[in-house]
Amino acid sequence: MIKVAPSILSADYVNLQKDIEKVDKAGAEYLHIDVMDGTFVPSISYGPGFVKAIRPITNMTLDVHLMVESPEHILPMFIDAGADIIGVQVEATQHIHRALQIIKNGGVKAEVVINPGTPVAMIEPVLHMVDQVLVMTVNPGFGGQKFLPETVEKIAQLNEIKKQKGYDFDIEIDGGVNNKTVVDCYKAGATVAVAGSYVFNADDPAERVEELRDATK
Ligand SMILES: O=C(CO)[C@@H](O)[C@H](O)COP(=O)(O)O
Ligand SMILES: [Co+2]
Repeated sequence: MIKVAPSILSADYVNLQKDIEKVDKAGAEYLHIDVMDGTFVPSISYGPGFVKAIRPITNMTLDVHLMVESPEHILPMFIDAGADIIGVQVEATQHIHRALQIIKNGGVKAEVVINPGTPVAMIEPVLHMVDQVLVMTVNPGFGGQKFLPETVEKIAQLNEIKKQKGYDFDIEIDGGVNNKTVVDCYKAGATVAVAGSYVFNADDPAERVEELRDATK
């Protein structure tokens, strides 16, 4: 069964605490927080103060996805804010190894993220040091986009490397995930599913968390 990471990008910001409680009660393992800088991606979302405000209201794993140019400069702020996992996009830094080192040295789980147009080979040199790999299944920047099926092959490639080398990182998917698209990803080796609009644009977010689980039983 896949772990579920509701993305609060699609939550109701005016009633954010209530939305977080709904997915927390439904047993979602992670809470996915999308940080966007208006440069690496066109949108701007939230910063470390937002993560800090959420930290005391839930025990869910705070899974922070940085869509930020040169993230190494701001990593300490997110570590201090109480993130449990911090993901950096390999395309956003000339120093992916250093960025992952900073995260790990801060006592936080380190994640490397790849865009749909980025091959797995780009991240092979750092796979030994990560706790999680995020395979973007849409181009980053917005919620509610359509899942790109060509990304499933990369999940399978990563799973193969994981088995061959004896690594134990999680493989997370993000973008256009619903109870249909999650199935092939799970079969290819995905262990964590981020879902924003599918969970929060529904009358009952808790039911949607359950549906993602049921689809991968
Ligand atoms: O990182 C991103 C978007 O860049 C995501 O985490 C979105 O929040 C996913 O939204 P849905 O595609 O599930 O609606
Ligand atoms: Co994300």
